[in-house]
Amino acid sequence: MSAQETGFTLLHDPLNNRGSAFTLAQRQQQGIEGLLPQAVDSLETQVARIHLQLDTLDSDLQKYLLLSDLQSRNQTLFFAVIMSDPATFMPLVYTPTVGEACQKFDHFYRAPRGVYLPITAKGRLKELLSHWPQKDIRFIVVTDGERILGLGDLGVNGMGIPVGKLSLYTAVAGVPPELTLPITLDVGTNNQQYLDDPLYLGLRQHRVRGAEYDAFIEEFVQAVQALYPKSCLQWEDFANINAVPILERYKDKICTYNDDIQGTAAVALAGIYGSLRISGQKLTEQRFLFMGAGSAGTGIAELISEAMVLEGLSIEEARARCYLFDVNGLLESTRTDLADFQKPFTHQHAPCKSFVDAIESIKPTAIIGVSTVPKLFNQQVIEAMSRINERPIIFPYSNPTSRSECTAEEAYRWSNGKAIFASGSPFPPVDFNGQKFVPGQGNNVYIFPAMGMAVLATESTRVTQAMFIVAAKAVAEQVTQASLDSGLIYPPQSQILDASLRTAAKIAAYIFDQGLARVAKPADIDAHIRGMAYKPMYA
Ligand SMILES: NC(=O)C1=CN([C@@H]2O[C@H](COP(=O)(O)OP(=O)(O)OC[C@H]3O[C@@H](n4cnc5c(N)ncnc54)[C@H](OP(=O)(O)O)[C@@H]3O)[C@@H](O)[C@H]2O)C=CC1
Ligand SMILES: CC(=O)C(=O)O
Ligand SMILES: [Mg+2]
Repeated sequence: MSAQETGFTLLHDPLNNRGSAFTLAQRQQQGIEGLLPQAVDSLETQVARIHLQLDTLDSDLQKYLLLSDLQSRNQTLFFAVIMSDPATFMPLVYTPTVGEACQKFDHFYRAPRGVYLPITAKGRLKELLSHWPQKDIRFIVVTDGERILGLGDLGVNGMGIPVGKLSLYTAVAGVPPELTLPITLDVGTNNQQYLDDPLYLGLRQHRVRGAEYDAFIEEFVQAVQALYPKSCLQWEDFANINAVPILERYKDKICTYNDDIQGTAAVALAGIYGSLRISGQKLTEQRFLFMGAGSAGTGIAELISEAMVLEGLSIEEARARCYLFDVNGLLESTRTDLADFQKPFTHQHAPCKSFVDAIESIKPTAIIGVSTVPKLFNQQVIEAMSRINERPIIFPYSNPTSRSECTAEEAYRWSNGKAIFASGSPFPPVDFNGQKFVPGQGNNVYIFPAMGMAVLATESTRVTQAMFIVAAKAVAEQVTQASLDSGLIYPPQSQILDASLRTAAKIAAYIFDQGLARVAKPADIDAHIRGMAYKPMYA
């Protein structure tokens, strides 16, 4: 507690506020005696009170708002609540609820959190950024709000995503919250509903594109580098027309990554490794067909290809096992509408507009949905996959739940229990034919917090593709046989903190071995990471 922070302001400082847990001595010392009811609570009692309050609420959005208010009031208590039961609270602070919260962000706006950088402030971004009170920032999650989950252009309403992701850096991998900073770049929105809504909080203009946008991004990167030289910059939920070139431009210059491209790729690869433990097959024997050919689809296809190269294929042979299908059909060499980043996965094949026909022709072992469109993995699709494969891999990865390409129940029912299933947003267990199936959440939440902790512990200069393969393997090898037997191909969410710390230690070891660290290698990396991990307690 800083010396200046006495009295009333302390009760409104979320990093240092303890609310009813201030002891009598602290209350007297800080000049807040009389400003609180007499009882002195333990953190456990405070957590129990929040659980009770949440139980009285009917909707997940209301619960999200209660937790968001708590985060603005008392961060220690907020994280103690989330970390008390991650499997329950992750769907509230993250997908699916964060999607609805973003859609209605302007209507439910309460307290400011993070930094908003409007393009109208170009030339002054460093000044605006310097208004953030913390000076040692290690992780920034930044969005421009154009592709928020599968919900499209939400403009500044997308701020819920950087806030939610950074909460999970802390809750899921122990990155101290004061080292994190959520940022929204406001370059306008093309969402007419928001532009027409008097409550919309962002710039009331259409999106800026082209050279002016690129210059804005460049100024932003420079400002971040100048103010926070040890920070890692995570790009989140940009439209692919910007996401792909931004990553290309900065990945070899600064410590940065794109979670939708690389984090998603790693969690998919982890899921594939887990699936192969069930099917007993090799990675190089797989053929992948993606529904969706954007940031996530091409990112996953590329990382899977790079992982196949480690198992002996050439990169061309590996990419030839990854087929992509988008709104105009299969990506094949007669198509003239494709972007450069899609071309490595554009193969010789007859034009094909039907996904089921593509399955019959390509005979994929796995289908991965990253299309933003619900229900595309219909009964015909799942039945075709189940005819071709003994254990078809079915990953509807689009978020939130309302955008999932199919539900867990549909996948198990239509495949007659054969599907190896994981989805971007969570589904409850499914009872089918007397068997209980536990669907995994194939979400980059298994990767980005661990990546963050590894970068923090090593002060890595870069985030490389190879680090994501290390992360994928680390996640997959933690899955127990008992989990696999129930169909679960990821570590259980109840143990996600422990799983992330293990994954972080593996990534950190790799960073040290590659000479990318800016700190000396500790004797025991695992203990070093666990020692650094944030624990929700009053100091
Ligand atoms: N589970 C996880 O951890 C993650 C999940 N995701 C999810 O993946 C989804 C896609 O994200 P991202 O790749 O960044 O988005 P993009 O917009 O870059 O890609 C979407 C792709 O889907 C295609 N598409 C749209 N409609 C259809 C359709 N009816 N049939 C077939 N293809 C279609 C688009 O084609 P076209 O461009 O021609 O319109 C495009 O290729 C989102 O819902 C997101 O939430 C993303 C990251 C992580
Ligand atoms: C999970 C995630 O990053 C997305 O859906 O965009
Ligand atoms: Mg995302």
